[in-house]
Amino acid sequence: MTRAVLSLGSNLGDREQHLREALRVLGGAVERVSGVYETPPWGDADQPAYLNAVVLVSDPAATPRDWLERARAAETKASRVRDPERRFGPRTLDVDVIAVWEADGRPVLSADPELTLPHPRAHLRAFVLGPWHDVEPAADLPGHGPVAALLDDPRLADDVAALTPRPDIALESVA
Ligand SMILES: Nc1ncnc2c1ncn2[C@@H]1O[C@H](COP(=O)(O)OP(=O)(O)OP(=O)(O)O)[C@@H](O)[C@H]1O
Ligand SMILES: Nc1nc2c(c(=O)[nH]1)N=C(CO)CN2
Repeated sequence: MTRAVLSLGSNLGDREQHLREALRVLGGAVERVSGVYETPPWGDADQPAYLNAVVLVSDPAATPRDWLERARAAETKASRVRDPERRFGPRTLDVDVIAVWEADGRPVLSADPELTLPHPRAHLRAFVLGPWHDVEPAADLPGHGPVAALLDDPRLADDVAALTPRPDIALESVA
C-alpha cells in the first residue's frame, strides 16, 4: 500500500483534455483532485502558460515504482515528445511523482535518478505547492517541511502571486 502526490502539467495542445486523460489513466487510485491553475512557465520562460493540478492517489497494491510507470503511461497517452535540448521545455503532459508514503506513513526516500523521492524540485515550484496545499492544508514535503511554510518563502512570492485559479475547469468530475 502506498499513497502518493502527483503533479499534472500541460502547455501544448488541448491542455484540459490532457489533464483529464491523466486522471483517466490513474483511475480508481485517485482520492483527491485539486483545482486547476494557469501558471507561468517555470525554468524555461519561452513557452506558453501551463495548466497545473495536483492529485492525491493511493493503491493497496502499488509500489513507488508503479506510480512512475503510471505517470509515464499517462504521458505516452498524451503523445508526449521529449526534446533533449530543452530540459524544462513545452509538453502535452507532464506527470511528476512528488512524494510517496508507505502504508505506515513513512515517506519513501530515493536518490535513484529514475525515481528520485521526493521530487528534487518540488519545493521550488509554486505550481506544485499551491494546488497541493489546497487539497491537503497540513501537507508536509518530506525533507522540506510543511507545504504552507514553503509557500511563504519569499523566493516563491512572485510565482505564488502568478498562480491563477481556473474554476471554469473542473477535473473532479472525471474519476
Ligand atoms: N520523482 C520523479 N517523478 C518523475 N520523474 C522522475 C522522478 N525522479 C526521477 N525522474 C526521472 O526524470 C526523468 C525525466 O523526466 P521528465 O522528462 O518528466 O522531466 P521534466 O518534467 O523535464 O523535469 P522535472 O522532473 O523537473 O519536471 C524521467 O525519465 C524519470 O525517470
Ligand atoms: N508552470 C509550469 N512550468 C513548468 C512545468 C509545469 O508543469 N508548470 N513543468 C515543467 C517540466 O519540467 C517545466 N516548467
